[in-house]
Amino acid sequence: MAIILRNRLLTLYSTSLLQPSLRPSPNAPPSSLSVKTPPFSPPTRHGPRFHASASRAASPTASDSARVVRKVFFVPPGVDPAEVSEDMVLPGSNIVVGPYAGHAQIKEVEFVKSSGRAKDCPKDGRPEFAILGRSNVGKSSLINALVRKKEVALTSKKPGKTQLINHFLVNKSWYIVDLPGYGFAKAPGSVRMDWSAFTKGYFLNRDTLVAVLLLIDASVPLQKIDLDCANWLGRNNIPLTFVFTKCDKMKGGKRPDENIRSFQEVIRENYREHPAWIMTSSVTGLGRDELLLHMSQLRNYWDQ
Ligand SMILES: Nc1nc2c(ncn2[C@@H]2O[C@H](COP(=O)(O)OP(=O)(O)OP(=O)(O)O)[C@@H](O)[C@H]2O)c(=O)[nH]1
Ligand SMILES: [Mg+2]
Repeated sequence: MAIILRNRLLTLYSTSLLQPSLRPSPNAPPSSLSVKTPPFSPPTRHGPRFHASASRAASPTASDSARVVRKVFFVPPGVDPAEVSEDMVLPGSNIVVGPYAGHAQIKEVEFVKSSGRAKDCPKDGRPEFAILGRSNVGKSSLINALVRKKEVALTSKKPGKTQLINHFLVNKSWYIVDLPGYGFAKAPGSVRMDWSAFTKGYFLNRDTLVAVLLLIDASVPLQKIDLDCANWLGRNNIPLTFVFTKCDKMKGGKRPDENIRSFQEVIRENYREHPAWIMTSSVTGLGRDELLLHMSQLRNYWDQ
């Protein structure tokens, strides 16, 4: 399986792949935030398609044992959770690569349209991935990194740049959707979800939605509004993958891997099965090829 995984990654565009130093540290302090939401199963649109499997790294040595992180893997269709081992997991993630992974390269991308309401979105039935997250988390930058074009999606230092649902058609067969950010113009400390009606309308009515990529800024400590968003998606059975952004950045002395670990500790309490997560940076390209491979296995399974 390790060889298959390596070959699949090699068929993608070449970028630097591994950043093992960014793996979550087991010694991060616990989160100061707690969430009162009752646990729920991971969201799936068509029933229980994906499994989670708790596993330890294979045969850790005595000196390793203190550093071993208990990881809950995301196990895709076609993989027996009992057969999962570390070498099947994409670097910098908890995502197991299964038989549906493939055709991950992006050969062409074109902007199709901006829509103000879900019912104005393209109706051609092609599968799509929605890019969601707080304003300024790096949604448009991630899209540019995925498609390897600087200005496909407009980015800005100022939050609130993207205000509409923007559809980008990839390889004439599937969509990446850039969404407005949430949390813009909210007072710090405010914890209420405040999505505009059209964004909610989109999530609840979009049959072609394969998964939401929920972007979480790894350069800042855990934000309650991100947890609220994850919980809202979970309660509404919308499949999601956590994509940690800005993993190249350090702010206020807190390392991205510590922030990620804090976030996961809280998520673990809320989900019976841990959703997929992956670390990325639009600056260094970290996680790009791995994320595309993950998206391919979700898409190919959805397609069949
Ligand atoms: N260091 C670093 N900066 C990033 C990364 N991704 C995005 N940024 C910066 O973060 C800022 C916001 O990026 P955008 O991609 O416009 O964020 P957005 O989520 O699309 O923002 P809205 O459209 O306003 O919701 C820009 O200044 C980016 O250059 C990253 O991986 N690392
Ligand atoms: Mg944007």
